[in-house]
Amino acid sequence: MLLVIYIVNNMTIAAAVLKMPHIYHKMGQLGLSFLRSTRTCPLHHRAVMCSHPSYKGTRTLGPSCQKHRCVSTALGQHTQDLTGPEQRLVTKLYQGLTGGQRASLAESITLVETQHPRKKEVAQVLLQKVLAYRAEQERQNGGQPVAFRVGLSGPPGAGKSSFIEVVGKMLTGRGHKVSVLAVDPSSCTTGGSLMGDKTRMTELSRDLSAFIRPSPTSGTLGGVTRTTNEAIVLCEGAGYDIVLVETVGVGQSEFAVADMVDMFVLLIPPAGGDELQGIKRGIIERADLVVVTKSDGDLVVPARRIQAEYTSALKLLRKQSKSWNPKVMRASSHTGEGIPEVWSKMESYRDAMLANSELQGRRRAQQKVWMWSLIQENVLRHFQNHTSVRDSLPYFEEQVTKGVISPGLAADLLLKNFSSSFSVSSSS
Ligand SMILES: Nc1nc2c(ncn2[C@@H]2O[C@H](COP(=O)(O)OP(=O)(O)OP(=O)(O)O)[C@@H](O)[C@H]2O)c(=O)[nH]1
Repeated sequence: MLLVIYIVNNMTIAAAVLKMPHIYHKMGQLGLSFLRSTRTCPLHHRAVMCSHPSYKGTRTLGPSCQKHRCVSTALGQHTQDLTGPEQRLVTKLYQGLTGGQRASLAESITLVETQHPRKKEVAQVLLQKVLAYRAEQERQNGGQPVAFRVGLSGPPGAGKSSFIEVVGKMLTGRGHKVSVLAVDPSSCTTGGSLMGDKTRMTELSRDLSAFIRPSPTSGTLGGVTRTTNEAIVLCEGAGYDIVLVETVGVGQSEFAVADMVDMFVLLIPPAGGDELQGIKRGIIERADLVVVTKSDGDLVVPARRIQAEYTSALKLLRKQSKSWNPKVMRASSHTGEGIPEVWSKMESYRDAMLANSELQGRRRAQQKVWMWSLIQENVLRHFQNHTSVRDSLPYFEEQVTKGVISPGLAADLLLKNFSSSFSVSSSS
């Protein structure tokens, strides 16, 4: 259902694309199968129904809205496209997942992580069903989200896993179901792990009310964030009311995580100078809460100092929300001191953001970011693999590194080759 909304909300783009049959055809090849399946809309017998003049600018969904019907029809067709065994797999996973079975949740996440084009389509059908199920739950919940998504980031060794373990145990003890998803940027490039190959959160991983999923060990950051977004939906469908998304403060993964959660928490160790140099100013701006970790024993004094420094620094930053001023707190996962207070601050944040619908607004904006990251990932992959580009890429890269041609000119030429291949195929 939500995907329907993303697509319909971005009808200007969809319409622009669908108006051009050759681009549309290429997008079908890109694996954007939800677009491909709109081609046989029984109402209009073609994909361009979204550009119908009477629907221009229409944003409301309902039985009289043709765009809605067409997209729904497309999704229905998508389901019908599955073979018998594929449909049985989707049904089995959906029933197991919504019944709260961890094995079904794990298998469903594996399915959305797949690189296999056909399995990807099967995964999208499952995801649609889970989205519809979750939308119904939200409707029954008075239109409010059924789960709270929290992103946690911090430099390596900041104490993230110890913190999540203690907070997670406290929450399951209070009757919550907690899932922990990881986005590890190093897994994308090296297949290794910045978050440590050691077994993390040993106690929480034995807790039947918790579900821990490490980062996929391959793929691009874009791919990993897409599957994490989808894994969040699956976890929520499986009844996990608290979803923690952990990442390490390296590269762009923190920003990606900040774009997929309701609240973004930065964990900072009580270290000074160089150790804190790696923390990007940009990410501090995104933090709704900063927690100074390891505030125990000899580390209490430096932890207090860091708390004071960050409190002053945050005052200088641009305000992100009308209803919330970011806070800086101290906690120790070893002694447990400050942990309940940190959680209660997180709850205050959620309540404040829900009260004036800011949280729902943030989620809506994130859907658009998610859609665009999907488009970027697919289009870039298609560009790189296209025959008109693939063969000449090494040559252009070499010329650019040698300084023979400028990066701008190389990009222009490659893009020109790429787009001229569309005109050739459309005119033929
Ligand atoms: N004194 C003290 N040490 C802590 C605390 N929390 C974590 N540590 C220690 O800090 C080190 C790193 O903790 P982790 O929880 O593994 O940190 P992390 O950020 O998950 O680290 P990576 O997995 O490498 O990203 C370990 O040696 C912990 O024992 C705490 O509250 N107090």
